[in-house]
Amino acid sequence: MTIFDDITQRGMVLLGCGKMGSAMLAGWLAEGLPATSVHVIDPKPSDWVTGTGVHVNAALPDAPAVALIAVKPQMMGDALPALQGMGGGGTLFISVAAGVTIDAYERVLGATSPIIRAMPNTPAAVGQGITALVGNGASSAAHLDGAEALMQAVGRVVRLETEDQMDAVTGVSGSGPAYVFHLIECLAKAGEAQGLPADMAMDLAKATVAGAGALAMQADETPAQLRVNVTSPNGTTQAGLEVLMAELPDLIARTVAAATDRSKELRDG
Ligand SMILES: NC(=O)C1=CN([C@@H]2O[C@H](COP(=O)(O)OP(=O)(O)OC[C@H]3O[C@@H](n4cnc5c(N)ncnc54)[C@H](O)[C@@H]3O)[C@@H](O)[C@H]2O)C=CC1
Ligand SMILES: O=C(O)[C@@H]1CCC=N1
Repeated sequence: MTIFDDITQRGMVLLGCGKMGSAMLAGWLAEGLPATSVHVIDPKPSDWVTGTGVHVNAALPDAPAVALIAVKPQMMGDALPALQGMGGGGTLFISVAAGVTIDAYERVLGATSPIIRAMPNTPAAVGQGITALVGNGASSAAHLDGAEALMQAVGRVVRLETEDQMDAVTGVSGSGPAYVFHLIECLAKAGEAQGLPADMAMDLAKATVAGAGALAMQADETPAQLRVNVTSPNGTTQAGLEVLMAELPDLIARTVAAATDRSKELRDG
């Protein structure tokens, strides 16, 4: 039986359905998960969530196949007790919260409950996410395979060797879409500054980032070689890169370090 069959039969509880919960839910519904198998707990559900046909703040199944935790780390103390008492029937707990450790979940849900930490990102909404997974001692190979299948429905999955790696993953791919969106904003603004109409500059910026991302994923060459392929000797790209490469490596290193450090700070609290 697949994890989707199991969820269809026993249900899934989604604790918190804001931006990340909704991104995953949109991806799963698009993949054919029946809305009626999903039970959202959220004090402020969006109109979109309510309109999907999922159960919202209604009676919960006793032993859902999956209970997925997608509240902010700061809300965890208030929210998590709603899941206490679940799990006797083999519920798999999956949390996408930044910084909150497996140990913290085990203290509330019990160390014998299978608990998997996952770090997805919002491109899951269009099936283009990437998620890193790591499980607790009670997570069997089947539990990890189930979580992987669930997250693969909305993108790719990597498995971590240690939970410690989750902070750096959060700094790179969890937060990463925001860095790329900001790059798009900057590229569009720069195009405007060079005389392009705003709409056209934004269109060019979005298509360039999307196209370069697709090429980087599909090409046999490394991103470094793909960069060289654009760069004619003494041409326009070289002139641009001389400015960018003087600043960007250090800027990105500091950006990812700051996000990783913040993930460490969020631990248990
Ligand atoms: N937004 C992103 O790109 C990503 C977020 N995450 C993680 O996902 C989690 C949620 O983040 P977002 O969706 O961005 O935040 P959000 O603020 O959009 O969503 C959180 C939701 O939790 C609800 N909530 C608050 N108290 C609650 C309670 N007691 N019980 C149930 N629901 C409650 C809120 O009403 C809200 O809809 C965070 O832990 C974050 O670290 C992980 C990867 C990426
Ligand atoms: O900003 C945050 O804390 C969350 C975790 C990764 C992306 N958003």
